[in-house]
Amino acid sequence: MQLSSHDPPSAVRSILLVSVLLLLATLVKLYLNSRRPKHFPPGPAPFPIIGNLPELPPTKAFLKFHEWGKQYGDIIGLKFGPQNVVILNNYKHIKELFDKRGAIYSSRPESYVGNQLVCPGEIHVLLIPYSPAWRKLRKCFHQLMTVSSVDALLSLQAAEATKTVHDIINDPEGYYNHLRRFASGVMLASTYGKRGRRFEDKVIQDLYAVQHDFTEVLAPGFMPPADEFPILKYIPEWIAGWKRKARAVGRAQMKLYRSLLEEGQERAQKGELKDCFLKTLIKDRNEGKNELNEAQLAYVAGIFTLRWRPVAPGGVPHVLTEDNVYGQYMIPKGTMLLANTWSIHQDESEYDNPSEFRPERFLDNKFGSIKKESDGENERRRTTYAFGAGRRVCAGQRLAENGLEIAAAKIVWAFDIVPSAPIDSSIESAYTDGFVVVPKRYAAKFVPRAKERASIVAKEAEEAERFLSRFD
Ligand code: HEM
Repeated sequence: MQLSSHDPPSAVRSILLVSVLLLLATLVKLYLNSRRPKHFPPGPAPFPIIGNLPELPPTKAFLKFHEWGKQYGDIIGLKFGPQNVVILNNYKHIKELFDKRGAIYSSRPESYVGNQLVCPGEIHVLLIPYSPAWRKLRKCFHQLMTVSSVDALLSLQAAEATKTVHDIINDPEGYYNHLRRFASGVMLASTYGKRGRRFEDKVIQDLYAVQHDFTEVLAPGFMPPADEFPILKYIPEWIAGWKRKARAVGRAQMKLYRSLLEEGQERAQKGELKDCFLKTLIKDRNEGKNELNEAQLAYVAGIFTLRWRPVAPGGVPHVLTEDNVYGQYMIPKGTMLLANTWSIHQDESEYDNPSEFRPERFLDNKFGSIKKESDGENERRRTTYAFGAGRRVCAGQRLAENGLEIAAAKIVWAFDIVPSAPIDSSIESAYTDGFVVVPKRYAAKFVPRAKERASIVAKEAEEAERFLSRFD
């Protein structure tokens, strides 16, 4: 056959043909990978290639998982593109999988955004897969946060809580920021031996800014799905603004933690650093007890502040490292599992009227559940799943619980908290979006319960100030 002058030369035709075949092969592979595996837990039918991704809301996906739970049961199988995902909406599954089979249910997703762009170099204990690097970081947390070293912070937490109550008495309108300062104040003093006196202080503002950006870029759906569709990783950075944003967030965070670390190191050299986690970290490193590099050291110290936040209702993903049979289901290696704390804590078969705020339910039953505390099924049950479970369970749980208890006790003792307008308490509208969900400012008045209580607080605040001045 004669080639016309318009026909492309054969080399070009071959390249075109190969490209078309490659594209087809990729599409077929993506299509096959987006199908549900055999014996996978029940769930909505996935779309070809993209799976269930289009059905996910841009924020608060845990609410959608809760809704699906009513339709499909308390273990749901989903497809995020080629990624297998299992949602656990009942504590029994968490107990069986995360707690009892922790050796294989404790990894994390590879997370291109988290582990390559924001925190490269295996520095973030929360994000990195189950590995020797994770073990090293986790061991360091355990060495630092023994029961006795955490409980030694009770007086600091009490002093900061008293200061917070006193600040609210003097400036009731500013209650929201006084409460937010409390957490940062405790963490700055206990970690860096440094004072965080006012919410407006630069260091507290910087901490809130980096935490906000960090949780934003890690919230599911905020960034393009580069783990599910790796081709996105190859888009050059000058075109992909999302990559530049993620790197900038990581740089800002590291800059802040490094500056706090360097400032602490300087004070340590001059012998002026008060007892704090950083002092222990530096001492342990000098004595060869921890092998963290400088970046890891800055980050470990930083995490003490980073994680001081209310509940992550959607959970933090765990990844399964080998195929596993669970009851009638087969969960393939590489599956990402989410302990959906929201559903676990809203389970009507476990709690009487779960949506009601009724602390009394915990008075004679530490689980607050309908079942008796001594019920055989409660064995190895956790009192809360807000801190996750298994080998990746929150390393700061005791510290966080101590602080919450002290602050709540002092606030409830000092104030009647009364609505100044109807209070919206709906999870959809009254709480922030993102991977960490906190209440927005609400219409409440903090009214001192009695004059005498206000004067007791004023007196205690003087003592608290004397105690806290060591961190000035
Ligand atoms: C109310 C406050 C807090 C809540 C609700 C919370 C919640 C969580 C959750 C849900 C996880 C993931 C658990 C899992 O994967 O199963 C986690 C991990 C972690 N938390 Fe917290 N946390 C809080 C405070 C803290 C504090 C104060 C610290 C440090 C002082 C801390 C340090 C960590 C660390 C290091 C991890 C990573 C564990 C790992 O992946 O090995 N957290 N936290």
